[in-house]
Amino acid sequence: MGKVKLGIIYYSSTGTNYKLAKWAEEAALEVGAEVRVLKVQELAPEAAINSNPVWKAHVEEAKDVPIATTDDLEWADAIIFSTPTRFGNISSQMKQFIDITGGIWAQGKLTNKVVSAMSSAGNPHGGQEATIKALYTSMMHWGAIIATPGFTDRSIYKAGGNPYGTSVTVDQDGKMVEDVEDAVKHQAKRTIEIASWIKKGKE
Ligand SMILES: Cc1cc2nc3c(=O)[nH]c(=O)nc-3n(C[C@H](O)[C@H](O)[C@H](O)COP(=O)(O)O)c2cc1C
Repeated sequence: MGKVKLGIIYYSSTGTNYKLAKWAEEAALEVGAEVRVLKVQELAPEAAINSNPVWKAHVEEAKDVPIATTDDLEWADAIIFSTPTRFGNISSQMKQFIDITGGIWAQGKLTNKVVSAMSSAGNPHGGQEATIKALYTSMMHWGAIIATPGFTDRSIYKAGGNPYGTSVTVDQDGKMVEDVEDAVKHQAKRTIEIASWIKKGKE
């Protein structure tokens, strides 16, 4: 069996979900997956980005990260999505990416992709779980296989105990409140493990 191909597709304005994506990448490489970290297309006007120095700095930080395309979804055995909450829902940038998958969805190319999701919010109960579940709704329409962390590892409790997917609170200074690094890494490894079972079964 070849390596599991993992796409880590995220949106981030101020760097949190980018950091979650990078931790997931680290863990995935550790277990021998082939990994692509990809951002979705930014849709916000330049003026909005420039009005927030933290956002502007993050755009610069991630300038070399490739933009996700539907070819990346076709390539991947598994995909981990990461998006900040926007009023309890996924960011419009991530939604726009999902909305361009109609073509490959119609060709059945999203069937049996193993997917998992992460999120962040400004408040501990600010919509993380709802955001992850909103993303999973679209995944159900894809015919994807949703790999949730559940309570399968101690790291999930340390991270605040979100069984839907790792999520984190970001304080006023942009710092992560909970210690989620190990939970992200566990989620990434678990997603790859489940994808490897599916991949093996297809051979
Ligand atoms: C338009 C908008 C709506 C938001 N809605 C919420 C919300 O409902 N609850 C919450 O806790 N945080 C909310 N936030 C805060 C973001 O979720 C937070 O800035 C984000 O998780 C940080 O992730 P990032 O650094 O990857 O951009 C909102 C932010 C924006 C810009």
